[in-house]
Amino acid sequence: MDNQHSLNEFHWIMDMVQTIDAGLVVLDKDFNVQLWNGFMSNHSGLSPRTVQSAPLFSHFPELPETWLRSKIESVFLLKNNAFTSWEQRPYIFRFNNYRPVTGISEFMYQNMTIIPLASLTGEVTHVSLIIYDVTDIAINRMQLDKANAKLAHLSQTDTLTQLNNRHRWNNLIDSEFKRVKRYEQISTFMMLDIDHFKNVNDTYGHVAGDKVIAEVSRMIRENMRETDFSARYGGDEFAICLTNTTANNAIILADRLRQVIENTVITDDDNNIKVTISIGMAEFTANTDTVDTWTKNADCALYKSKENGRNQYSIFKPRR
Ligand SMILES: Nc1nc2c(ncn2[C@@H]2O[C@H](COP(=O)(O)OP(=O)(O)OP(=O)(O)O)[C@@H](O)[C@H]2O)c(=O)[nH]1
Repeated sequence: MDNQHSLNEFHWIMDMVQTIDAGLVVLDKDFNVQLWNGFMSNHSGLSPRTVQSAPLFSHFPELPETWLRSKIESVFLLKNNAFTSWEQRPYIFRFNNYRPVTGISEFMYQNMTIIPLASLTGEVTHVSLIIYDVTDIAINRMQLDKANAKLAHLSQTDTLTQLNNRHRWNNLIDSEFKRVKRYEQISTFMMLDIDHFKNVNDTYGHVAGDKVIAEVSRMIRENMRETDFSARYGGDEFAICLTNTTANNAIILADRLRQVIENTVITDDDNNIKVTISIGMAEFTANTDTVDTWTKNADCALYKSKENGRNQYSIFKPRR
C-alpha cells in the first residue's frame, strides 16, 4: 500500500513538473541535462531526448556561458540558492514571447533561481534551474518607468520653449551654487530679457509673441555649451548658468547670442519680426552669499543694460 502510494505520488509530482508554467532543468556537474520539463520543451522546441544528448551549452549558443557556469559552480560549492532577475539580464534562454498582451517584446523576460540538489548522502551532485516567465511584469515596469520619466520631464520643462522651467532652474542653480562655493570654482549667472517685448504682443498678437519666445529659446539652446544650463525664467526672461566660466569669458556667449538674435528674422504668417535682447551677467564671488544674491546681481546688471539703451550686455560690478 505504501509503495503504491509512493508510486502515485511520484507520478503526480512528475505530472506537475511537466506541466507547471515555469521552466525546470536539472543539470549534473558536467552541465549535462538530466531533466527538461514541458515548459522548456515547448519554448525551446527541443525535446528532453535532444537536449540530453550533449551538455547544455552546445544546444544554446546564446547562453551567457562563462557567467552561467560560474553561477552554477558557486551553487555546487556553497550549497546555497542563487537568483538572477530580468533587470540584471533580460533573459537566460532566448525564447520568443507569445503573450498576447505583452506582444511588444519579441523575447521572454526571465528570472531564474538555481537550487542545489543533494543526494541521500547530503552531497550536492546536481542543480536545478527554475526559469520564470516575467515578461508581463517586466513590460509593465518598463512602461511605468517610461511614463514616470516622461512625467518628470514634463514637470521640469517649459512647454512653449522646451527649456527648463523655473522650478527646475531653482534646483539646478542651487546645486551649482553649492558646488562653486564648496570647491571655490567659477561660474557666471546670465539673465536675458527680450527688449520691448510688450510691443511684439501689441503689434502682432500673442501667438506671434509666443513664436518669438520659442525662437529666442531655440537660439539660446543652439548657442550654449552642453555643460551650461538654461531656463525660461519668466515670461520673456531667460537664465543661463555658464559653469566654470568667468564673466569676462561669458561675454563671448552674450555677444554671440545678442548678434544672432538681432540678425534673425522671425516669420509668423506674413509678419517679419525682429527683436533684440538685453543681458546681465554676474560672476560668483566670495561675496555671493546666497542664490538670491547671485540672482539679484545678474538682474541688476540686466537692469543696467536696459537703462543704457538695451540690445547690449552688462557685467555686475560689486561695490567696494
Ligand atoms: N506672447 C506671450 N507674451 C508673454 C508671455 N509671457 C509674458 N508675456 C508678455 O511679455 C511682456 C513682458 O513685458 P516686460 O518685460 O514688462 O517689458 P518689455 O515690453 O519686454 O520691455 P523691456 O523688458 O523693458 O524691454 C508682457 O506684455 C507680458 O504679457 C508668453 O508666454 N507669451
